[in-house]
Amino acid sequence: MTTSEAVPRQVAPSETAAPETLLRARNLVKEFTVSGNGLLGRSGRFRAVDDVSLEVRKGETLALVGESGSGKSTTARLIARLIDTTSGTIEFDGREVHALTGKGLHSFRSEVQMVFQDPYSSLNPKHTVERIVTAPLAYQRRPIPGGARAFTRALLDRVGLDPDHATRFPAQFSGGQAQRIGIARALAVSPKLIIADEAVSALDVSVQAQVINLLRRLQDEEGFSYLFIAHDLAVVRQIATRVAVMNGGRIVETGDRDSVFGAPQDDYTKKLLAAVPRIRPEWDAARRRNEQARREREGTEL
Ligand SMILES: Nc1ncnc2c1ncn2[C@@H]1O[C@H](COP(=O)(O)OP(=O)(O)OP(=O)(O)O)[C@@H](O)[C@H]1O
Repeated sequence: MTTSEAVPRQVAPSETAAPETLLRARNLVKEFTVSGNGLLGRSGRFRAVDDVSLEVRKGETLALVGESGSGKSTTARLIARLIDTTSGTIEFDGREVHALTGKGLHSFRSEVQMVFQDPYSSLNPKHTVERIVTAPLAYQRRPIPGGARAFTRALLDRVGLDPDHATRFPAQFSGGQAQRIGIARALAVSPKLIIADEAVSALDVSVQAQVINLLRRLQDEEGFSYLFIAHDLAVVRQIATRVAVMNGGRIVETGDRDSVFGAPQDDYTKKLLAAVPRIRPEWDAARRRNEQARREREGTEL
């Protein structure tokens, strides 16, 4: 018997282990103070995110679904540290995100990128595409590999846009093309997680399918993870690895895509799956009102 026969075969961790966790949020709570004119017409604390725990694994797409106002965007904004938690913890690639400050927070910001619903309001209309897509590197004070023009051309090519359009402005692009610019900007710093907050919701169905294909291809190439927020379950079905369902600030069900769609356990999930075609227009209207209110409250460009 040779030595190699005597020793049991070593199984590489990647052959057996479940995918590693990239992000783990535990018991997240976010309360907002609302004025007398605000929600419910009275002052007080409003709990938009209520004890949310979730995990995003390396290389996967976790879809966060739920109707308008269920707390999806607030959860995303907590995870990206755009707003602070009321309580709870967020661990990202071995670091406690909620505790990051200074350089640590600065570097975290390049590892998590966001793509928003409305490409036109999330891209500065006065900046060229080149300035927009290199902005995350400028923010990080990182050199631009190969120079800004060559770097931009290569990125545009990767997202299916004409490299010669680096000097154009956002208004010169269609909605789908503008969203590709937002995706190129996110890619510029090679993030580990991209949070896509209703990133294809504003697009026509055929354009939506193209952008979803692009998102999937880029993930295959780069291996990053998505936290994919969407109210449209048909879209979620095309892209999700796992699904978390939110209702009233809480996660009511989490599971693999096929089990959540095929055999939902929670009553709310069942209703959500059954009701989609009927209530989608109402959701769209509610979502627009919600987004508008958030912008007015925060005076942001999001
Ligand atoms: N800054 C804020 N101040 C007060 N209330 C807020 C604030 N941001 C969000 N909310 C409220 O928190 C709740 C959850 O909002 P959120 O935007 O997270 O929901 P959502 O599921 O993402 O919905 P949508 O799809 O419409 O964006 C809503 O009732 C919203 O009005």
